[in-house]
Amino acid sequence: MDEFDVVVLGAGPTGENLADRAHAGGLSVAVVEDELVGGECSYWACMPSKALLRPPAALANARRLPGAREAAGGTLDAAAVLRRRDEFAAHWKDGGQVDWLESAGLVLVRGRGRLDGVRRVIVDTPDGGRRVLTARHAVAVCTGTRAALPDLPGLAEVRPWTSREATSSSRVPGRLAVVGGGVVACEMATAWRALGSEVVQLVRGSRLMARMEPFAGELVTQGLRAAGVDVRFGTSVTGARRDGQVTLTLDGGETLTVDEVLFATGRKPATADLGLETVGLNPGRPIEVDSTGLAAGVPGEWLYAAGDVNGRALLTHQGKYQGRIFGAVIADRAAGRALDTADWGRSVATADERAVPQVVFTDPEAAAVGLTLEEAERAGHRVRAVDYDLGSVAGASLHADGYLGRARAVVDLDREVLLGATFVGGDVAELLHSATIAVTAEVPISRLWHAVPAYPTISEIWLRLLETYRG
Ligand SMILES: Cc1cc2nc3c(=O)[nH]c(=O)nc-3n(C[C@H](O)[C@H](O)[C@H](O)COP(=O)(O)OP(=O)(O)OC[C@H]3O[C@@H](n4cnc5c(N)ncnc54)[C@H](O)[C@@H]3O)c2cc1C
Ligand SMILES: NC(=O)c1ccc[n+]([C@@H]2O[C@H](COP(=O)([O-])OP(=O)(O)OC[C@H]3O[C@@H](n4cnc5c(N)ncnc54)[C@H](O)[C@@H]3O)[C@@H](O)[C@H]2O)c1
Repeated sequence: MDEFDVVVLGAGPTGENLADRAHAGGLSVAVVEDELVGGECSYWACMPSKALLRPPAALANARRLPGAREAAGGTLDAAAVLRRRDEFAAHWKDGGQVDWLESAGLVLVRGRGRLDGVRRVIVDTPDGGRRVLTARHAVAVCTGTRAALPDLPGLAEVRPWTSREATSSSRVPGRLAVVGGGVVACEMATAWRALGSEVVQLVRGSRLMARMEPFAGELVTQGLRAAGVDVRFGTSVTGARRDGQVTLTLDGGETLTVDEVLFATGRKPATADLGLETVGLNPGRPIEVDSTGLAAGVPGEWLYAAGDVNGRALLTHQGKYQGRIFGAVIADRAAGRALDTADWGRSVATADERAVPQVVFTDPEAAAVGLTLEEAERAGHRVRAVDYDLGSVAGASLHADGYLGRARAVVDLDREVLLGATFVGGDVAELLHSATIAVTAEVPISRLWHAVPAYPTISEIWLRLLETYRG
């Protein structure tokens, strides 16, 4: 039997960070990984998807500038884009990350882990063997999510693309149907259209990216349509079959024939076969945690869950943030050190509730942090939304002819601080962290007034929003 202070299940970005912080706090840590060290993000999500999206974005930007446009008249070299993507996915080999993990003093245990009662983990190893690990202090579940597919007749036989195939395919399908209106669907419709596929996006609801401000989905719809994506709202798939090509049946009764279909219909937590029942939790459900990462309903302060698997915010940077905080909490509890659980304290992941940033790498990009107007009102805040046309800011109009964009700040009228901000437009991604700092630090509007944006940058949107607010 192997004994460690901490056993971490899953070596995605969350598990890596949590393990590192717990080890830095003086604990011995084993990390159990079933596939590749680095997780979904490194090989089938953030990195390869952004590598697919970046060259089309650079080309589209050049084409918006007379002078540059003439030099950027050719078509995208899809093969070169895919080769660069392969580099960013490290050719689906995890040697680099294994080296980091071991150099950080962590012990990698290859295999599929599952809980077996209190502080006990069973690992089915790749050679068909079995290892039993016990944890002196904590087990942290960081197993992430998997693509969720609807229960449709014929779907299994069709072998649809999920986010994995959409980020790793080395073939550009002639015709691609994308089912879903969320982030994966919008980004992958953008990427594969730019790589040369004819893309139809089938959206069950009436808008894209429904968790963001409504104008984000509207502008992204405009962008997708301008790029040639056939975006169809109010359309559900009712059946599918493959005979070489894929034929989808739609709820209106018509059919659609394509070469591949991507189902980007959300995620499910990777908890179905994790032995959760042995510790009194429900398999297949997200593991709910308190703000120090402890699993709700499990006595003894030993079971933690971090990252996608706890459902708090399905984003790499939030998983890493939780990993850093919960890893330190585990070390503090083990050493008997007091925790700091006040809002924004060292031991709690307060940003998960107040200031989650996200960038959607579509064209235009959509970047948001904190609460939307609707969320702020629903939470009972007295708020005002301040809107501004981003294209009319000098820096934006210089950035690209016909710059399409919009920004919104959600101001808490009682405290005169920002609760949220959204920017939609070309290259707004790098603008977001200024808003994240303003929301996190609760910088008063009166002080933001003194934060002078350099002229002529897109950041001047800050001044325009503040002027609009002050009238
Ligand atoms: C297409 C796509 C694009 C995305 N783009 C972005 C982006 O641009 N920015 C962003 O912030 N987020 C993005 N995300 C979300 C991001 O990928 C996740 O939030 C992130 O990967 C979560 O990290 P994690 O460590 O919690 O889980 P994961 O990355 O899923 O890692 C979990 C690890 O646990 C392992 N594991 C699971 N079960 C077991 C077990 N029983 N035993 C041993 N090991 C196990 C898995 O093999 C995996 O390595 C994207 C997601 C998708 C699908
Ligand atoms: N750039 C980024 O930050 C980035 C990129 C990709 C993914 N992510 C993260 O990954 C997570 C997963 O993204 P996602 O797009 O898979 O999920 P999502 O929950 O954002 O979107 C799922 C979409 O599928 C639709 N849907 C669900 N079931 C359906 C069905 N049966 N038929 C038709 N449509 C259906 C939903 O209405 C929604 O439009 C997100 O929460 C996001 O945070 C982030």
